[in-house]
Amino acid sequence: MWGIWKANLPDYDVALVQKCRHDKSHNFEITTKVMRKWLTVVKGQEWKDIRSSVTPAFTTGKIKRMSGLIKDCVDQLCERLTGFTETEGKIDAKLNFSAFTIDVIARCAFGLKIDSLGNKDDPFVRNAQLVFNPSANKSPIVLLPIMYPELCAALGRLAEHVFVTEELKFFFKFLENVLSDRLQSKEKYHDFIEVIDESISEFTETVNGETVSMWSREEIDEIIISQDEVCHEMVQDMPYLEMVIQEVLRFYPPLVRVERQCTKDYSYDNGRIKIKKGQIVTVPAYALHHMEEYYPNPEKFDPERYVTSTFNYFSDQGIHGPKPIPIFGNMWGVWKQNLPDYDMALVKKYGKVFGYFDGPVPNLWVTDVDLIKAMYVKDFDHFVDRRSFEFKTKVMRKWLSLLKGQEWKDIRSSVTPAFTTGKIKRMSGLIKDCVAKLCDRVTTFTESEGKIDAKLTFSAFTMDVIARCAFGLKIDSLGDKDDPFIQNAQFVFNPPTNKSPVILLPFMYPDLFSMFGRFTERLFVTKELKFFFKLLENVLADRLQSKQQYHDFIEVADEAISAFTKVVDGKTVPMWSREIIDEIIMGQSTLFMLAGFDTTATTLTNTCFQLAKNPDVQEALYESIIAKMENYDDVCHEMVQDMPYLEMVIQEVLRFYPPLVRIERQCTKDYSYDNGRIKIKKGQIITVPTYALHHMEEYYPDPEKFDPERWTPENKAKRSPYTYMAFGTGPRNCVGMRFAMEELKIAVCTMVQKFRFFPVAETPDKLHFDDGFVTVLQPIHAIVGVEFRGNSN
Ligand code: HEM
Repeated sequence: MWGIWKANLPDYDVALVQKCRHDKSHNFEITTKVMRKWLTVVKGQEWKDIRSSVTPAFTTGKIKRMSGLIKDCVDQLCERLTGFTETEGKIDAKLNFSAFTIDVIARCAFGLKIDSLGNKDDPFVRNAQLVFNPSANKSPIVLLPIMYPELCAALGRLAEHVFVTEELKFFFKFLENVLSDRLQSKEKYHDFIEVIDESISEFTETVNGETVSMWSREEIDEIIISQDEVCHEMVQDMPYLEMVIQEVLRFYPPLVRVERQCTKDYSYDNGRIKIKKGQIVTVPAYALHHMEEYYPNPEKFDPERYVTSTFNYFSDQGIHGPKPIPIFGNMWGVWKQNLPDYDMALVKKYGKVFGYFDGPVPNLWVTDVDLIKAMYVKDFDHFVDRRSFEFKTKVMRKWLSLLKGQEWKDIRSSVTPAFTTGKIKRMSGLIKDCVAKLCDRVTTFTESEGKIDAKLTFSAFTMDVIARCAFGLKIDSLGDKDDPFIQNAQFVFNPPTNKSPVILLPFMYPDLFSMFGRFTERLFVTKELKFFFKLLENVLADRLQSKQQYHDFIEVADEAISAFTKVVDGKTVPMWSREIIDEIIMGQSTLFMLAGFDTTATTLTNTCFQLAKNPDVQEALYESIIAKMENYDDVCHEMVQDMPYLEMVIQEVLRFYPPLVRIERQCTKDYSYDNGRIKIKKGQIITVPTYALHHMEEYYPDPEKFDPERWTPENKAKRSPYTYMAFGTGPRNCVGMRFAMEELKIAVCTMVQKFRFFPVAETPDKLHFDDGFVTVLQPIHAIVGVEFRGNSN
């Protein structure tokens, strides 16, 4: 052992095992009360008895009771980490997780609520830091009890003084007090003292031949355990979490060596190995875990060692696809790709149906129109949901796009009537006001630079429409940048594209993501988003006291949702209370902004670009507008409904550039297609890569040509309707489609009537979209020239 106190133990052991040696060591008796009953120290029969009596304290039922206490500490940890995300953006992992484990120990072993990092002056914290976090002992003295246990035993209490420090005694005294308090109290603590007390008592009853029923305990457990957020049941049901932790423990076993002392002479393998009573047997756990023979490529961190991987899910069915890699599946590098190009290349290579893996999650990619029809429409009841994470935050938890099953069906049915033609017509006047403002602004550009940054201009316009239609507010996004609505909206709805792999985590590991519950929600529910929740709350409260008509979404949604009923005991009654109705309205109004802002602004930008690049189309559209103006005084709802060429142009823009590049469903009941040729299990994801679908030569000959003629009734009839998915399809398609089309048509029609768009030096040949894992296509450098037509009304 010479020099071992300054060796690096893991390296030392690995080298030793490689050389096939073994070493010899310790155990010495401890006499101090409390410590002498330590399970790690007692021997022989005494160890057997205490171990048997203590074991039931670690049954699943008992651990489940302590799980709530652990969760409290995890919440505290998450709060602290959130603080760091907002300040330094990094953590000292050892310091933070040491503090966390001390909190857990205090809570579970002593029934004490502390905050180790927050309150360093707490005597528990001060003593715990010293006892549980000692600096590594690098002096040879530490080896004495290991090399000469008898000597230490002979020195007895004198030697123990080295270990039984004042800090450790603090805990002995502390526990004595806790135990005497407990004797006088009836309170339930669900901590380790309580469960160990019970299990030791139960053990005595068993010795006396009495049968102990677990049922009452289980019933109590059920009452104690809250199913909310991360809970015992959930983490028990998360194989990947277990795999990751197992791999960390394999890679770095915290106890580098595990020992036994021989208590009776022993012979192994016909006497090849003889072990005498008193001899020590050591398993160098670190070295064992790093042996190539047991763990191929042992220096690689690979949680997949512990699974039968999901990666044969598709190959077992004869469905091919790109080869997945551990952890990332097929998503490695996707965060820095250009999604349209990436998706088109995949479809080109693997065809109309292939298997893909989002991390370990199987995802069937489909561009086969029959299969799309089957899954999105005909057998929709097997594919009701989208992949989503449950939000607990009020307002967001009622977002239609995230809801599942029956709750989605109810809220969707209640909201749909807010988007009927009649209701949209009522909102049409508000859109027109915003378009008038947009035209004023574009006019100033025709007089100054003669060009516009289309994305910026139309983002400001759609924000005005949302403020007006979803919140009943009149703002001017480009004119008044200090307006708090605009400042917050810019941040919430126009965030920079996320190009880090972190963006993929919720897609690959939705369970892990949901597990961190409110913590991860905090990443989304920023103070800017909260601004809108508060704003809506105030608007709703004002509305209750007012009789005014607003013709906005809040008003029509309120009417539609309040009119939704159910039948109870033969009587028709409102489906929800006023409070829930308000929450649903707030949910849909905020979602309205998220779903309607970027999609519409991007589509207007793309339209402007294509019109500039295709002057013949622009002129044909202009002629059709002028012709219609003979029947109408001004651009209005009725007029745009009556303009087939306008519709054809917008449809071709949405074919060329569908703002949502992929559309997903999650299988909600096992599904079999084509006599079992394709089997889809509950929970599996299916994806239609919309952009790639819209650019398939088979469905759209010469797909890179911008050609509104594809949308004449005759040409449309030649194609399956499932070749076009800009607004999705089936019962869960875009609920805001009519509103979006109204807004697009009124804006395009009014602008083309007044202005001419044309390419300038900065206009790119081909419109480029930002790289990264975007949800909505982000056009870049969409600069186009603009001039006033002047001669029209
Ligand atoms: C050009 C504009 C828009 C496009 C291209 C678009 C596209 C889409 C697509 C592709 C989906 C998914 C459909 C599916 O899964 O089958 C969707 C869902 C949705 N859209 Fe839109 N959208 C647009 C504008 C809007 C507007 C203005 C609103 C709100 C007024 C809106 C509200 C929604 C909602 C709430 C959902 C989720 C529906 C559900 O889960 O039941 N969208 N949209």
